[in-house]
Amino acid sequence: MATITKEAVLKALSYVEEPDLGKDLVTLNMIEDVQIEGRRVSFTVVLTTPACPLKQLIHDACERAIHTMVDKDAQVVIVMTSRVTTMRQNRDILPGVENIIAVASGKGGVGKSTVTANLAIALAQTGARVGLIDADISGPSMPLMFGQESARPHVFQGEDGKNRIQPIEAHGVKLMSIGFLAPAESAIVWRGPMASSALKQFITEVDWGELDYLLLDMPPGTSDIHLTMVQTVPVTGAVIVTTPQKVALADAEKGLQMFRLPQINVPVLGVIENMAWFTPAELPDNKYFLFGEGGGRGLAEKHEIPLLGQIPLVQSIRENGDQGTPAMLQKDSPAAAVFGQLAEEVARQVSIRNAVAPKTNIVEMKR
Ligand SMILES: Nc1ncnc2c1ncn2[C@@H]1O[C@H](COP(=O)(O)OP(=O)(O)OP(=O)(O)O)[C@@H](O)[C@H]1O
Repeated sequence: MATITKEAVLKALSYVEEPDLGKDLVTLNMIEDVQIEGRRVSFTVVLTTPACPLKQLIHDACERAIHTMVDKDAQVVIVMTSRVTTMRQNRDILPGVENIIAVASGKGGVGKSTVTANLAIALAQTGARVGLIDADISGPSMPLMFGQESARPHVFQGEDGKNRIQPIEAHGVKLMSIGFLAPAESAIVWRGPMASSALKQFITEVDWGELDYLLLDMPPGTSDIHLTMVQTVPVTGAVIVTTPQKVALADAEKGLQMFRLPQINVPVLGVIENMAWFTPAELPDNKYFLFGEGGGRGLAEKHEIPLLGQIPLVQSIRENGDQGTPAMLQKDSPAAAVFGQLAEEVARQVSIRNAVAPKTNIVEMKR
């Protein structure tokens, strides 16, 4: 029986392709720590995200490659791990943050905050380090959704003598909301410049530490706040939340086009269709298309971007949100499964974007 060599193992693995990135695992530097002891072959596959939906597929392809090209009787031990990819280079701001994802909608009330909260928790549950900035000055709902309405972030002095703000941590996510600065029932109206400067503080003065994904829950529509955000941070990509309803779709399209303006130029990672259909708890297999059918898919197809997920309208999603325990926390529920899949799809598109698209810079605007 021929001796198994490291070269033979790497050669076999160089035939295994990462389907999304279109290159083989060896070229992508995804194989580490190859060890051979007799007929036992072990190595580590470093995925681009812990939320990789192709984890099992890649694992099985590696095993097959060793059995067909190296030794059909080899004992193959594969450790699947991840190192989240990034395109960020000059890190004057948010130095420990790998990817920044803006969640936007055209119209208000389409469930953008609900989707963002569950997406953040779902990503964190895969093992990713996740932060969330609630930039929705029109109605900051994250304190309520995370059950943190009375929380007030702690301010401390950093090593440089400057004040730093400690984000609130809930359900595995680091959180900052404009709602923490003023109680929900107060009559403060966040005017543009005041809101912009508060949001800038969230980016420059909050002690975010190291994060794989920082989600930005944007206000609905297109506004100065959107400009502030893209001017302050290099956004990796945007996702657009819409319902299938015509009026929502028309506004979502405007939102999408805003990110594509040459002076903004943030890649749109895809569309999330919320309230895609209604499913009553007692008839879990029934779908009622209350707001029309296929609108999110149509929008995605028109703009040649992925449909990242379809979230049904389910009473428990609203109830869980109102109780401060988002649906994603209800293990084994159908809603949690849907948000889990959504997280995988968003993480996957971030990895693809990092592998193929040009860098996004902070937008410089002349005003
Ligand atoms: N898939 C869903 N199923 C059931 N209820 C939902 C779903 N998505 C959102 N909701 C409910 O719809 C209402 C609006 O949702 P949410 O506050 O997330 O919208 P939004 O787009 O962030 O609103 P705004 O832009 O005005 O802040 C909330 O009561 C929420 O619980």
